[in-house]
Amino acid sequence: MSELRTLKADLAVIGAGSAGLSAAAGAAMLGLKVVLFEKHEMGGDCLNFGCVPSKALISAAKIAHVPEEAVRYGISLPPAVVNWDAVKAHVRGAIETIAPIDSQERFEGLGCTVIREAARFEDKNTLVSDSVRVKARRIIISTGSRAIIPPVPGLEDVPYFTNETIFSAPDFPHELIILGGGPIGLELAQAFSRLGSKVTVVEMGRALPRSDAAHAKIAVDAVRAEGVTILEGHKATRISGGPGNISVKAEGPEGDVMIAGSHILIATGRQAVTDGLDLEKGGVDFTNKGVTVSDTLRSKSNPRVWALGDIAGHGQFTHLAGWHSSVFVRRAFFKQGSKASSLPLPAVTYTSPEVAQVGLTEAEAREKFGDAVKTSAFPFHDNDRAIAEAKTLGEAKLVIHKGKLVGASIVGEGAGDIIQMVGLAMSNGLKLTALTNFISPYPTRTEVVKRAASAYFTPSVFGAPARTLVGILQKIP
Ligand SMILES: Cc1cc2nc3c(=O)[nH]c(=O)nc-3n(C[C@H](O)[C@H](O)[C@H](O)COP(=O)(O)OP(=O)(O)OC[C@H]3O[C@@H](n4cnc5c(N)ncnc54)[C@H](O)[C@@H]3O)c2cc1C
Ligand SMILES: NC(=O)c1ccc[n+]([C@@H]2O[C@H](COP(=O)([O-])OP(=O)(O)OC[C@H]3O[C@@H](n4cnc5c(N)ncnc54)[C@H](O)[C@@H]3O)[C@@H](O)[C@H]2O)c1
Repeated sequence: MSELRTLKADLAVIGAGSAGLSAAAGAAMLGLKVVLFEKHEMGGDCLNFGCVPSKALISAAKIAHVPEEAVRYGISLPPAVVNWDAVKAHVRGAIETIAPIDSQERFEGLGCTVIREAARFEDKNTLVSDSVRVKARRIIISTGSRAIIPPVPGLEDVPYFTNETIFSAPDFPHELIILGGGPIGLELAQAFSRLGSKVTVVEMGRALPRSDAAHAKIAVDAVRAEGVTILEGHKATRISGGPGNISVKAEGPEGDVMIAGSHILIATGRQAVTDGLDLEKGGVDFTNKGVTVSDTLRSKSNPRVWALGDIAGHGQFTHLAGWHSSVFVRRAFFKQGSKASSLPLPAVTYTSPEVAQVGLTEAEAREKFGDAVKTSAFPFHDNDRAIAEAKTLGEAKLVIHKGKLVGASIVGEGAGDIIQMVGLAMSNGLKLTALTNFISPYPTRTEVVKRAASAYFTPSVFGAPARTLVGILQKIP
């Protein structure tokens, strides 16, 4: 160990994914000395094996689906011919276009020392890797998460994909079984189906379990209508077969079913990456959900240490990792009091239709506030733009407690974009009336938010007291 190069740093960051990179960039731009460790790819999961390749694949799949949609508009197109190698090249192209922003060169240019090795704790304020020892005033753990491989008998003996391998699959998976019906499972089920795969999803509970139940059902039924088999309430009990020939036995409400496919993708959730970090030596408490932190994202057992992104155990989203980095920079360097939970969290599943959420779902709000919760919804089938585009599936639903917005769920085309205005209103403490008190351009899909908010006030604006008042006011010349 004595031959290790020793560095001193204001901040040492373990993991150059969405969380670690944003925090490192913020600290370096403030003139602080930053050492950044990354043992695999710069950019982490989001860039290499997550958001970017999945959204690139979804975009290719949307194009492949155009001939089927075109019929509705009186246009007939020949069926799409999918070239898997070319689709993969498109996915790689998206990654390569974004990669320079996350690159070692860019971060060295910002003044960071980038060490492409695995880091581990030596003591409470020291990290070591193969070539360096870093004594740091503050340490960020941003090591992310990886796919959980469930203990289904036989799984270890068959070849399977995870998010790390599916986007570069050598052969197109013609019959794809997907274990898990969360966002990863559903997004990729629809994408591979549209590209020509026969897809079966095996989900032990309900698909999209964290989304508003009614909205999840709308999206799940839409994916089913495109030909994907989605078996909810089915638990895989045995997996067998070999390359190109996989069988899954699943226990469902009506007994066992057998599913056959050429390939299988595991999308049964994520586990925090804490292994190899020697967290005990750093005095950092953790569980299988990640590092044990308070709402300030500081380790409860070692206040020098912060945990940001997936490893903080508060959710797994790139925008959450970005927010965590912002909380860190504000608290650590500007002594401001932001907390991880200071702002409502949005979440979007990029199926067609998209399923979007910000703040509490109706069910979560009812659990928290009881029957005082009210909802106000507006369907896309009454939205003129949706009608003109023949894409009327879905609705916007506002969740309201004592006249205050506590959440919103939207399912439909463009839901992820539309929900942002509700997030803006909630994050800035705007009143519900703010969502009615602006001119919304016609015809836009986002009008559904204004209409849902207006619907909440309709009884008071057009009710009997208002009519009486207007009657009186009419007498004034
Ligand atoms: C298929 C898929 C699709 C997704 N789609 C979306 C989406 O559309 N929108 C969204 O918001 N989120 C999405 N996510 C989630 C998003 O990718 C993660 O929330 C995000 O990447 C978390 O960032 P992070 O920095 O916490 O971790 P990561 O991005 O996982 O980065 C952690 C980094 O730490 C490194 N590391 C680990 N241990 C060490 C060590 N000891 N030393 C050095 N380096 C180490 C790893 O190699 C990795 O590069 C998706 C995820 C998947 C899997
Ligand atoms: N659009 C997005 O923002 C996006 C997209 C993909 C992933 N992500 C993030 O990544 C996280 C992980 O996604 P995910 O879909 O892997 O996990 P998830 O935890 O959201 O869903 C996993 C699903 O697998 C099911 N499951 C678990 N074990 C099973 C078994 N043995 N047999 C059958 N079903 C089983 C669970 O019931 C659950 O519904 C998400 O929660 C999200 O935070 C975000």
